[in-house]
Amino acid sequence: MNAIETSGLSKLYRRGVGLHPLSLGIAAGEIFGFLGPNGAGKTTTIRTLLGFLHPTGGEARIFGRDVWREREAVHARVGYLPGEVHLPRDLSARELLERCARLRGTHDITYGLEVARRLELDIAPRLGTLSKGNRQKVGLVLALMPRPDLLMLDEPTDGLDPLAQETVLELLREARAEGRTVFLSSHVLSEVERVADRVGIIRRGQLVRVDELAVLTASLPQRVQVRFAAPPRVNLAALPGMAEGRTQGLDFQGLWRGGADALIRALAPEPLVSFSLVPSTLEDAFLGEYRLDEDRPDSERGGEVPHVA
Ligand SMILES: Nc1ncnc2c1ncn2[C@@H]1O[C@H](COP(=O)(O)OP(=O)(O)OP(=O)(O)O)[C@@H](O)[C@H]1O
Repeated sequence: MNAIETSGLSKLYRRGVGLHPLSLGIAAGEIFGFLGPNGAGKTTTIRTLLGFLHPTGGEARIFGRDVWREREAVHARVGYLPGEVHLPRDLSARELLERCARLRGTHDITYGLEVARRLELDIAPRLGTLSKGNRQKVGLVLALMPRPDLLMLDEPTDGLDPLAQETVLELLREARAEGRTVFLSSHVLSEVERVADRVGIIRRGQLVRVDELAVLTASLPQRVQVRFAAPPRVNLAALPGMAEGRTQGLDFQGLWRGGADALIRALAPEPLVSFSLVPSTLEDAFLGEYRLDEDRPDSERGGEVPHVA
């Protein structure tokens, strides 16, 4: 059974579409990176998936339970970090952890204390006095403490310093190693790239691409840069597989689709000063989706909604 399964799930706001029909399956034990720019629909998707917003159409199940009709049963298995963390001002983080644990029928806050220590969060001061970054850390501790089967995290590293960001990614990898599932919404490409097994790209409320991270990056061209020692005989721009080739004096750059060996063979007879072939990043994939989008007229934007098993 998938951790998350949606079928035609959609959310229409009075002022427009928040989420186009979404059909998506997320396997238990995977980290799913959910990428999109501001206003793309990430928060709408998460809130609809958790039954905080009533879907306009379709349905969603988390561990087989309907997210709207069986909200309580769903929430018992989910740790949620909202995009904006609101906390009671007069409690300390420790008191809040104790309260949340009691609500779940336990006094055990051991893991919460461990996460707080690793994030270097002081749990003694009143929450009302905390900085934005520290409030975010409290939100993370609350989401992670019960070691839920599913973590739904809306921009989890927002406002954190680089060290704490690194710790969050480590905690997510550990959750996956324990068989737990992570839905990681973000616009920070580099962090998604470092932890996600699969990535979905959302744009204007529509899921435009879903792929394994490795497939996504392997399907992209690699950047080639060559500096020749003397005017070359080979015309790199004319090689099948080369795109956007540009020559300036003895320098060449372009985008290469294909194996490195074919390119190296073509360059073998030439005297070179330097050569580099750089694999594409998720950023390239992401920006590629947007470039594609900008190239098309409005009427053609959108297209099919992929169903992913
Ligand atoms: N309560 C609401 N009523 C009407 N429209 C809304 C509401 N909430 C969000 N929207 C609209 O739905 C679209 C998606 O917004 P959403 O907050 O889900 O995007 P997001 O990807 O989470 O963005 P961000 O990264 O800025 O948080 C936006 O156009 C937004 O203006």
